[in-house]
Amino acid sequence: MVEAIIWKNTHLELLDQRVLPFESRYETLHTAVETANAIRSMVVRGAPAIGVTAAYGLVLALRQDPSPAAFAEACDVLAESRPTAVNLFDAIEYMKTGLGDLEALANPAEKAESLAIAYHQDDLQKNHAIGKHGASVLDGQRNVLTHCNTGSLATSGWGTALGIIRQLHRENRLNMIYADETRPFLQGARLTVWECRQDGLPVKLVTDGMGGYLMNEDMVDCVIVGADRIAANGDAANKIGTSMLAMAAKFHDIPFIVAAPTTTIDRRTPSGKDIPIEQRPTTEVSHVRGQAIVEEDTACMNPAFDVTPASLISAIITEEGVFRYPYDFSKAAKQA
Ligand SMILES: CSC[C@@H](O)[C@@H](O)C(=O)COP(=O)(O)O
Repeated sequence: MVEAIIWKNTHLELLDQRVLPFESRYETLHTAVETANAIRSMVVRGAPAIGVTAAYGLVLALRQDPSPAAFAEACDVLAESRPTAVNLFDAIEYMKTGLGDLEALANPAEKAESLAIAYHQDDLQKNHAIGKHGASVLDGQRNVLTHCNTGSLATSGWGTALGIIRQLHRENRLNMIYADETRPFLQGARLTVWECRQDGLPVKLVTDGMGGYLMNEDMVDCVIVGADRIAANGDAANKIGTSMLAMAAKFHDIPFIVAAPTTTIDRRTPSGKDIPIEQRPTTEVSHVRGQAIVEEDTACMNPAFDVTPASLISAIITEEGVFRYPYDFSKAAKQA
C-alpha cells in the first residue's frame, strides 16, 4: 500500500499528490513553513493526512528553534494553511498539549517526534477500526459510489471511506467501486482510481454528474464518503459535490455513509453553518492540468467543500463504532 507521509528522522517526505498518477515523486521538507506550503498547495491532502503532516511540521519547527515564541509562530503558520479540515487543528492542539511547557523539557524536538509518530500510528489503527465497523453495517454484496479520495493517500494508510470499501473487498463482498472524478482537483480520477488499481480493487471512473444515473439504474446500492469536519449535530463538510450525492441517495433510499476518525468531529462547532468553507483559487476551475478550458475573463467560483445535513446521513462511522441520526457524540457509539 502506498505511503503518502514518510518521517525520516531528519526531515519529512510527502508523496506529491499534484502529479499523480503519471509521476510518483516525493517532496522533502525541513521546516514548518515548507510543511504549511505543502498542505496549502495540496502536495498532501485529505483531512487525517493533513493532521499527521502538521504534527511532523511542528517537530521540524522545534528542530530549527525550540523557543516557545518560534513554536507558537509555527503553530500559527500551519493553522493558516487550510481552514476546513479540523484534523489540522486537532493535531496542533494535540502537540501543544502533549509538549506542555517547552522550557521545562530537556529536548522538546525529541518529545515532539515521539508524539507525532504516535499520532501517525494511532490514525492508522483508527482507519482499520473504521473499516471493520463500516463494513458490518452493510450486508451482502455491494456496489459502492464514493467521492474524492479517502484512501491511504488521504490518511496514514488504509483509509476511512476507502477503508470500509477495502474491508468489504477483504470479505469478498465488493462488486464494484464507482469513483467520482471529483472536479476540480480530480482526487477521484487521479488518486482514488490509481490507488484502487495499485491495490487490485475493482474500480470504474465516473464523472461527478453520473451519480443519479447510477442510482436510477440500480448500479450502486450505497454511497460511502469521508469528511473534513463533522459538526456537533452531525452536519458533515466534505469535498464539494458530496451533498448532491446525499440528496440523491435519500431519494433512492440507499444508505449514505460518512466515515471519519473522531479527530474529524468538531464538538465546538454546533452545526454545519459554522464550518468555514475553503475558497480555493478559481484557476483550479478555469484550467485543467494548466490548460485553460474557458475564455480568460470568465467568472468562476471554487468552494472546496460543501456541508451535508445530518438528516441525510444514514450513519457516521468512527473508530469507536456507529452513530445514527439524530447525532449525539457525547453518547457512546453503537457496535454494529
Ligand atoms: C479521509 S479524507 C476525508 C476528506 O478529507 C476527503 O473526503 C476530502 O474531502 C479531501 O479534500 P482535499 O481538498 O483533497 O483535502
